[in-house]
Amino acid sequence: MLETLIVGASGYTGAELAAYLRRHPEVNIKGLMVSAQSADAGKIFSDLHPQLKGLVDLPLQPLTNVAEAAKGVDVVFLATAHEVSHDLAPQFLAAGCVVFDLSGAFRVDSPEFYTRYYGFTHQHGDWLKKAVYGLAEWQTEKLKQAQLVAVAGCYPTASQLALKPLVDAGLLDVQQWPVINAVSGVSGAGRKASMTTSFCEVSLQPYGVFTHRHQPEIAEHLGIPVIFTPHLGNFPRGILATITCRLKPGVGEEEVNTAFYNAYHNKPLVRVYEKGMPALKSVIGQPFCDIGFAIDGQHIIVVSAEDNLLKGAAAQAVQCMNLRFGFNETQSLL
Ligand SMILES: NC(=O)C1=CN([C@@H]2O[C@H](COP(=O)(O)OP(=O)(O)OC[C@H]3O[C@@H](n4cnc5c(N)ncnc54)[C@H](OP(=O)(O)O)[C@@H]3O)[C@@H](O)[C@H]2O)C=CC1
Ligand SMILES: CC(=O)N[C@@H](CCC(=O)OP(=O)(O)O)C(=O)O
Repeated sequence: MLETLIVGASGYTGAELAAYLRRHPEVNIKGLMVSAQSADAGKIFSDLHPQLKGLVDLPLQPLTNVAEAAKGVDVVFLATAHEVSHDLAPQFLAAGCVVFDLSGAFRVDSPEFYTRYYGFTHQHGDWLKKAVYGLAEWQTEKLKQAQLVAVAGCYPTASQLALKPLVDAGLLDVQQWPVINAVSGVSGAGRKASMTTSFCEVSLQPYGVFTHRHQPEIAEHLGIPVIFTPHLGNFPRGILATITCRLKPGVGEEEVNTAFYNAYHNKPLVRVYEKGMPALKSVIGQPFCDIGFAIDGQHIIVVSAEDNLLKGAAAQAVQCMNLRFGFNETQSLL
């Protein structure tokens, strides 16, 4: 039985982690943590997240001393902001825990990237090198040895799962950079109140144009440049990415079908459509990323859909844990 901690359990992805882990037969939730200053410290988790009433009724504990909190713990999930994960992960790793970090703090092996896109100085270049990028379908072998898993970002998961089969099979004319337009629900911004995510402020709007940190995360792990434009939509959860690219001359439906089949025929959490396009309603509350595509001459449009809190965060983190410890990949997810 793995003893686990969820740090950031009052937040959206922390709550989804608790929902999965409570029904995992190989896992015990040892503690649900919030910050030392949290107004929620001492409250009962399920009073904040009543969907889990009677199922997870543990108290939210303030994280005051990492060494103390790590005692007897095998696995830690960090569902915390990037800077918080940056500080906490090395401490839990030093205490011998395996860490699954849902933030972006260890996803790209370049301290300069963090200065430029995250606005803080990265102090843990050693862990940046050792971290395994948690895009589960593509890192299965590396995950088996990982001490620190940097679970892939929500938009990067939807984008890369759609593009990687085509890139790796050499089917794209990469002179034309793939253009990724993605829309996210508001839960992507976390549970904390802010003016931009306030009910009456949200409609449908692009943001972070040419500057969003997920553009270099996607490009780095895909190995080719991309243009990425995120949009905030007025719905609670889900990401839909519409990706336009150019195929090499002579590449058609058969080659594209083969590439997707080879990539995902034995990957239970990616569903490739034979016809039609994915919709958010098919993935909300589900751990899947759904993918569809259409071809017109050399043009291809690939569409991917996921629940940002699940395949974009908590479900993928649990999937990575399952792969890391040799459990069934979809244990407690389906
Ligand atoms: N939301 C999404 O769709 C996705 C989020 N992510 C990433 O996952 C992480 C969590 O996101 P999300 O769940 O949305 O965030 P939330 O804002 O909903 O939750 C963050 C949690 O962290 C807690 N927290 C803050 N500081 C500390 C601290 N020092 N020690 C312990 N706990 C702390 C907060 O509680 P309190 O302040 O009360 O202590 C809160 O419970 C982020 O890094 C995010 O970028 C990744 C993919 C998708
Ligand atoms: C709608 C919204 O604000 N989305 C967030 C991305 C989600 C997230 O938390 O980012 P990571 O996946 O990198 O952790 C944003 O654009 O910053």
